[in-house]
Amino acid sequence: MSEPVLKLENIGRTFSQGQEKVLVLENVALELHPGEIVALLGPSGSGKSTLLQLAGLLEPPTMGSVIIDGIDCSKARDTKRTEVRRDKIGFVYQFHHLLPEFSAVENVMMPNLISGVPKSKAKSHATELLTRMGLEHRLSHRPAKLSGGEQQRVAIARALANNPLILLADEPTGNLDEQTAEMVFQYFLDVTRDRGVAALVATHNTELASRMDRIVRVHDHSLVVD
Ligand SMILES: Nc1ncnc2c1ncn2[C@@H]1O[C@H](COP(=O)(O)OP(=O)(O)OP(=O)(O)O)[C@@H](O)[C@H]1O
Repeated sequence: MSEPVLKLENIGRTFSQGQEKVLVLENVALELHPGEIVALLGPSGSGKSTLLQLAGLLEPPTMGSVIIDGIDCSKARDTKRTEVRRDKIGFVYQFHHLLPEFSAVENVMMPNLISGVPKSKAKSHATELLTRMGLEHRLSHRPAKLSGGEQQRVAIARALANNPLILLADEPTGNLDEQTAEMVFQYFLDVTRDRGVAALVATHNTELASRMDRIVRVHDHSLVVD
């Protein structure tokens, strides 16, 4: 079997609340292989978002190791963690977080421009991604002129701009009505499968979860496999 693109080795996270320590995650182990799409389920407050933040190197675990594409990021310097995050990980959230003063294509170009890709190349790449998301007629629209489903599809295209190995998605369709959520989720599945990107998707929607390759659940601070 291929090497995992993401490996969580017994990671845990506690938060300090005044004098108290609040345990959220403990001994979480997970391997995500190239192209694998995994649903992350668990009740509200169980730690799904916290787990995605640890996996995405947005905060360090209080124990254990996060290994991305063979690199042990727990022991890496901040600059290395930032580089791994930029080059290997894409994020999609429940709310799109697009930059309001920029058009759809400019939003999707942004990660490439920050990485030093020439403007013309970034533009053609962003156009290709938005076209793949069914948005070729919305390239120059600003976020406020797009529907909720279109905004989320732009956010997915932006998350793919740097050709990540891993997509981390936190309730990517949680803010959409059922029909729009279905359409956006199908785009999400198709584009991640096309590109062989591995994805870990936190969701409360068991129907969407059942269409992913497998399901893991946060239970009692740890992960159980369905
Ligand atoms: N920075 C923080 N400081 C203190 N506690 C925190 C912090 N971040 C998260 N928590 C706590 O960690 C627990 C897990 O939160 P998290 O947002 O990861 O849950 P979740 O499963 O994503 O919930 P939901 O499905 O409602 O989004 C919660 O009890 C939350 O209050």
